[in-house]
Amino acid sequence: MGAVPLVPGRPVSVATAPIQDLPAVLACDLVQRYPGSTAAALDRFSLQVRPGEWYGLLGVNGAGKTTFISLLCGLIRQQSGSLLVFGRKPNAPDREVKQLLGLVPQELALYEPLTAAENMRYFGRLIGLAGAVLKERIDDCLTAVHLEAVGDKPVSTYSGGMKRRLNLAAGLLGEPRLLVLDEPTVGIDIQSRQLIYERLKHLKRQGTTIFYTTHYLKEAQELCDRIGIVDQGRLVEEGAPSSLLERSGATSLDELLLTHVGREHDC
Ligand SMILES: Nc1ncnc2c1ncn2[C@@H]1O[C@H](COP(=O)(O)OP(=O)(O)OP(=O)(O)O)[C@@H](O)[C@H]1O
Repeated sequence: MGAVPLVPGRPVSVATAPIQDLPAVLACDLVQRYPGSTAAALDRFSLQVRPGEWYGLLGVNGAGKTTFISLLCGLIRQQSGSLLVFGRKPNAPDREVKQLLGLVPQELALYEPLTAAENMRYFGRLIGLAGAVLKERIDDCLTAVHLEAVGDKPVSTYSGGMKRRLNLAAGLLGEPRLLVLDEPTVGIDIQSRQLIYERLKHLKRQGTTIFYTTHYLKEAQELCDRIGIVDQGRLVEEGAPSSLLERSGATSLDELLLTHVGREHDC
C-alpha cells in the first residue's frame, strides 16, 4: 500500500504506521451515481477525518450523506475516486477494515421476534466474536445503553427509543476504532437521545473516532469537533462549528445550512 498524507508534507506508510497516525477517513473525488439517475448522489466529494475526532456530516434530505456512509462501510460498490479507512480500502477482501469499523445504520437492523441478547449474539458472531468474549461484550454493550435489565425480552416489546439504543449497542460490539452513525437519534425522545450522546462522549474520551449524520443541528454544534456540509453530493463547507459560524456570519447551523441549499429542497 502507498503513503497516506495525514499532515501535508509528512506522508506515512500504511504498512508500518500505527492506526492512530493514519487518517480515520480519507475520501478524494468520489463520484457516485445510482442506476437511472441523472444527478450524481456524490459529486467529486472529498473529506478527511482525523483519528479521535467527532465529525458531523450535515445536509438536507437527499444531499448524499447515506450514500457516503454506504461507501465508507463497503456496502455499495465504489464507482470513482478513492476512499480509505485508516489506510485500508472499505471493500478490501481481507475484511481487515471490518474490525476497525462499527456501523449504526439509519434503518433499525434488528430481528423483532428475538430478544436483545439474541440479536447481539447474532451480530457478534457475524464479526467473529464467540464464547466468553462474546458474552462479555454483549453484557458490556447492553449495560452501556442501559438495557441490561431487559436483555432477555423480545425486541418487539421495546419502545422506539429502546430499539435505537439496542441498534447503537450492536454497533459497539466489536469495539470499533471508527464508529459510523447515520442519524442515530432520529425520532426518539430527549431522554434516550441524551443517553446515546453520553455514551458517544464516553467513547470519544476513550479515543474512538465518531462520524455521524444528524438533522439535530444544535446538538451537532455542541458535540462535533468539525462539521462538513454536503449539498447535492458536494462538500460545500467544513470546519469547527464556531469557526464556521464566525466565518459565515450565520447565527446557527440551521441558518448556515439553509444558505447552502437550493430552495427546492425540503429539510
Ligand atoms: N438506492 C437508490 N437508488 C436511486 N437513487 C438513490 C438511492 N439511494 C439514494 N438515492 C438518491 O441519491 C441521492 C442521495 O441520497 P442519500 O440517501 O445519500 O441522501 P441523504 O443525505 O442521506 O438523505 P436523508 O437525510 O434523507 O437520509 C438522493 O437524490 C437520493 O434520491
